[in-house]
Amino acid sequence: QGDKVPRLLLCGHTVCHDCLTRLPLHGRAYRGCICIIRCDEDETHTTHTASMYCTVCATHLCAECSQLTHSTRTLAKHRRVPLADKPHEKMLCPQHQVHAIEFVCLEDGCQPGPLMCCVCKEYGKHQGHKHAILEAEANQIRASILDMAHCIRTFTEEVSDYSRKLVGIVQQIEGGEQIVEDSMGMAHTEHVPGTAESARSCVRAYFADLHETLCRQEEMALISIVFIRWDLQNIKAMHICMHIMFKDCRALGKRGPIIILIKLTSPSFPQDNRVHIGPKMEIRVVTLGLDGAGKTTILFKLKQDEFMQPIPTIGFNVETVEYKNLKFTIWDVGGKHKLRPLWKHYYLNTQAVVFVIDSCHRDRLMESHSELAKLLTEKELRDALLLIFANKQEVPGAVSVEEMTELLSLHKLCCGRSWHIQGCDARSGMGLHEGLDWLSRFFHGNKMDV
Ligand SMILES: Nc1nc2c(ncn2[C@@H]2O[C@H](COP(=O)(O)OP(=O)(O)OP(=O)(O)O)[C@@H](O)[C@H]2O)c(=O)[nH]1
Ligand SMILES: [Mg+2]
Repeated sequence: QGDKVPRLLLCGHTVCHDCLTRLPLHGRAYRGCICIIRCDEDETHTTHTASMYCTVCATHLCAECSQLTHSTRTLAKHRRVPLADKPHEKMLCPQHQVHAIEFVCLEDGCQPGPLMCCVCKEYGKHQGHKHAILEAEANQIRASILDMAHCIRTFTEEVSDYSRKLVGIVQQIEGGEQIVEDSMGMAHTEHVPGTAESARSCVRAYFADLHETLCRQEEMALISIVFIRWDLQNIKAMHICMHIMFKDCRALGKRGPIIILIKLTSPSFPQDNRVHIGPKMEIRVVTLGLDGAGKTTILFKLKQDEFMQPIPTIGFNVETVEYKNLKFTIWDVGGKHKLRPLWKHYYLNTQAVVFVIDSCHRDRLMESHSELAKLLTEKELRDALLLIFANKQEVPGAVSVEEMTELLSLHKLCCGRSWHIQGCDARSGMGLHEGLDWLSRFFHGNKMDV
């Protein structure tokens, strides 16, 4: 019962059902053992084992019966082959069971059942259809399968090649154990750091530094608020005293000197709503201009008084520069074409625009002109001073200040606003302080007018 039920095979072996289902169907063992074929002439006799096949009678014969049955003149002509060379039996047509399937129909509509015999082809459902010989079609399919197998093998080799390379790259990035030889020639494993690890430590160091700087700036900002409050309270107290004195002096008819004192001790509230106490006034400046004009070079030169080869600015740089009792906070914004739409975010409360032009690039003057013209229409920059630096003046053939004024029609373009053009060389610093002088003259003048 069940899987263990014994089965008797033709060869005489007894095998249980379970083992029988696990026997290989096409192995040597099967052919050599189970597939012993009896002679068709004498099936009862166990010694008659077929060794030949008559292709005409389609019978299996042992050597003895082959000799006996095919000894007549006609039968002796029958082709008999060893059993191993017996031709495959052809599949019979399910419609016409005496005919073998020999053709394959190539019509699209017949693809679900394309096999046919000669009757199907000539008179049956495939009559008049395009067709091919089954064997030829099978050979073609076999060849294409071999081709595909070859492609798959090549592809697999390529994939393993890539995967080997990837493993190498991953190891390079992530690092790992590597066998290295020491000075004595002894091999030992060593941990080699990957590029990701060093990149990570660079990022960590950078942000630690940034964090420290921000903390310092936060502390300074908090301290300065305390000072400002303290100053304001003192000034307020002084102011009240002055008013009391003023009342007393008025009674005595001496107003003039007291009014000056009150003005001097009054805090000024300029457009940026920042309190400017004491002699230092803070000015917000934005440096604009085409890429490569020299904005960052100017900023670094003013800040550190030394030439540093800059890299193109992607965001912005900001520095404070103290000059003649003025404290300029200078915002240097990248001038690349795709960054120019971001300029507008720096306009609010800007008191002066420094527009830098590369004097040795004549072919970009019109581009500078159009950017400057756009700036001058901005509402937020309506009251800002305009200082134009004609930079790189030391380069032979550079456009002079006069020629630039002419070429850019500056008198017309900047009509109605406070502007000044200054030739300069940001590398040596020539002309930069003259530009700041013009700004400071203006702001000092303004302060006196408060
Ligand atoms: N000969 C000469 N070269 C200068 C001068 N000023 C700047 N340069 C060079 O011009 C190039 C561009 O300078 P940057 O300061 O980066 O220009 P930028 O206006 O900040 O450019 P972006 O950041 O791209 O907007 C650099 O190679 C500078 O060394 C100058 O006065 N004379
Ligand atoms: Mg720059």
